[in-house]
Amino acid sequence: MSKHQFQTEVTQLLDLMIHSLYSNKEIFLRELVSNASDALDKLNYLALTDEKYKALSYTPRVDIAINKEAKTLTISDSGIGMNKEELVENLGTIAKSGTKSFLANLSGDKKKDSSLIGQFGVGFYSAFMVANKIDVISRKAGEETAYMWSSTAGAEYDITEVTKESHGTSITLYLKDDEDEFLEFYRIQEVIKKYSNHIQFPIFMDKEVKEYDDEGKEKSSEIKNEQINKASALWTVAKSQIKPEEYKDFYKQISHDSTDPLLWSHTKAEGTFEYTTLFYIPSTPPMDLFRMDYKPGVKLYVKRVFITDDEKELLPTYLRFVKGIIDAEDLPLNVSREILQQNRILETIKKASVKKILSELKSLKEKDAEKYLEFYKNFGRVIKEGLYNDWDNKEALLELVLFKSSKRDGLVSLKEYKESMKEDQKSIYYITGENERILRNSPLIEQFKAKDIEVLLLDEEVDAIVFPMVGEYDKTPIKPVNNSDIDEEIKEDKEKVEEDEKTYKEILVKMKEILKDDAKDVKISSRLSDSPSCLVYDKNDPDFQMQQMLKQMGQDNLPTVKPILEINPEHEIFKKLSAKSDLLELNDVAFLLLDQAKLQEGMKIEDTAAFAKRLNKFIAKAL
Ligand SMILES: Nc1ncnc2c1ncn2[C@@H]1O[C@H](COP(=O)(O)OP(=O)(O)OP(=O)(O)O)[C@@H](O)[C@H]1O
Repeated sequence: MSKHQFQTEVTQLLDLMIHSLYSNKEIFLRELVSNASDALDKLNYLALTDEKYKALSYTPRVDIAINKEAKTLTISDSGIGMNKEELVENLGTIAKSGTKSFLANLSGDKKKDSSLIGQFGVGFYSAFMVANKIDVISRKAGEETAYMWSSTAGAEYDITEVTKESHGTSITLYLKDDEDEFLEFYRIQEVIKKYSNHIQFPIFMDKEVKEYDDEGKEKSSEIKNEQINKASALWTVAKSQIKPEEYKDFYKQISHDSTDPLLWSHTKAEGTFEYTTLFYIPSTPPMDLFRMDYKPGVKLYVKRVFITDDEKELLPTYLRFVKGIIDAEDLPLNVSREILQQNRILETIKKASVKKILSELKSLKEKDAEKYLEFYKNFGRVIKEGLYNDWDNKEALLELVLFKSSKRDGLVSLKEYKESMKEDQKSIYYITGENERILRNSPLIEQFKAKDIEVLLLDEEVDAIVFPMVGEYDKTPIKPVNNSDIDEEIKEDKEKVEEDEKTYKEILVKMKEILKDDAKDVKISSRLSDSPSCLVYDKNDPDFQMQQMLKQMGQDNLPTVKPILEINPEHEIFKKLSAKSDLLELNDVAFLLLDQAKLQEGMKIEDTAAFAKRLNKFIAKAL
């Protein structure tokens, strides 16, 4: 026997499990059966594709046994099994991404923490909610030695060499005193039917069948080994035959999420290629949604044989929250990873799947705005990533994005925006920035507000990088308000601007010279009403937000892009400046106007000491 230490995260999890107050403890059975089913899937695949395993003769099945005297429940499978190293690796450590953040979220309040279990899905370890000791006896297919892993959920576990007749895994739970319900055939059958009815493999269990005479006296009693699940892959069943509850339970089985999915879409395609897809949109975001090492949610099957659940290319990255299965009829069973990634059939399935998922989301948006908002709150940011890298589906994705608006509360879609555009409005306008408050008060949208033109407020990081690339929606250009062109679009009185340019020519030329190192140009603005100045960008230049994002993405050697300073000719400062006979203070005024415009955009000013000095000079003068 050898003793091993659990990884710290496992000890923390086990402690949580053993003291759990989670009300839905029955899910432990779903987790163990799902692991058994995965183990059978893996062996089935190897038996079909790998010479080493082709000679194995075995019946894929799961067996559940109850021992009322010993108070144990045993779940066995004839799957791939684990050797000693794998027992240590799989049941002594956690590789799952998001575990650290899950554990960091624990509050110490048992009740609250227990309810997090359902969201996180802790797999095998959930069995410690009902058992205070677990023995796992496993023999890896193709190997001779079997091992027993045994733990009472302390800091250590034991591994002992044992004998086991055939390959597979057998997990025995020593149930806690108050968990007797899991010693009842009908209770186990109920849980299995609920969560595991449609795993592909049969689950068997002994049932005591009694016969009674006419007077109700027990005549005979016999133990029958019965199959207690349907063992038909749910996606192969006709849609009309599947109840909503069955769809939901299947989702829970494959996703380890205990909340119901938001929606699902089940499709059988029979064109050039034959395949079935069953996709789910979760109602809560997975913990690893924003991690590079997220676990893909879609499993690939070929003619009902499981191939992989670790292929990120099955759907585009921005649909990484989608769970489900793809079952293809026309792929060879021994597809390698490289083949998978360039396979024409899979590419066709992927394309059609993306279209299907996006159209399901669009119809949810049209039919049930409230539910869609729930979806958007969780996954909107990820959907926006699609606009950056899925050019083919740009139109469909633009139907899904929602925005804050300068004119209304809540979120607005581009369709709604367009419907309420002013008659002579040429473009859809947006502003990007760090937060909603800065955007709502930005000088850049003053004239838009005055003219009652709606501006979309984009305050998420991805916006700055995504929206400049979008270009147009339904033939209407989409433009940032800090684009130097916009002035042309919203100014009403061209003559007035020309006049102002003449009036302020001297000031403009001088300011341009003063600010030559910091601003590309100094111009008269039509977009300001209250503020004296603002910053805009040439239409081909990246704006400040975009520059920030590019830097964050590792592009350090970007050339410095200078903004254009626009000034408000109606502002008192310019009226007073132009009335002056000398322009001695213009140097300070120019820098103050540039610096305050920077601050209002959420930018930093480089020389804060000079800024303060100038400001104080003017304050002292004004007092
Ligand atoms: N019955 C089994 N047969 C073979 N391997 C198993 C079995 N049960 C568990 N394992 C191995 O132990 C690993 C850990 O199982 P666990 O249930 O904790 O997580 P998981 O199944 O990988 O993740 P999740 O449950 O979140 O999908 C599995 O990935 C698998 O490799």
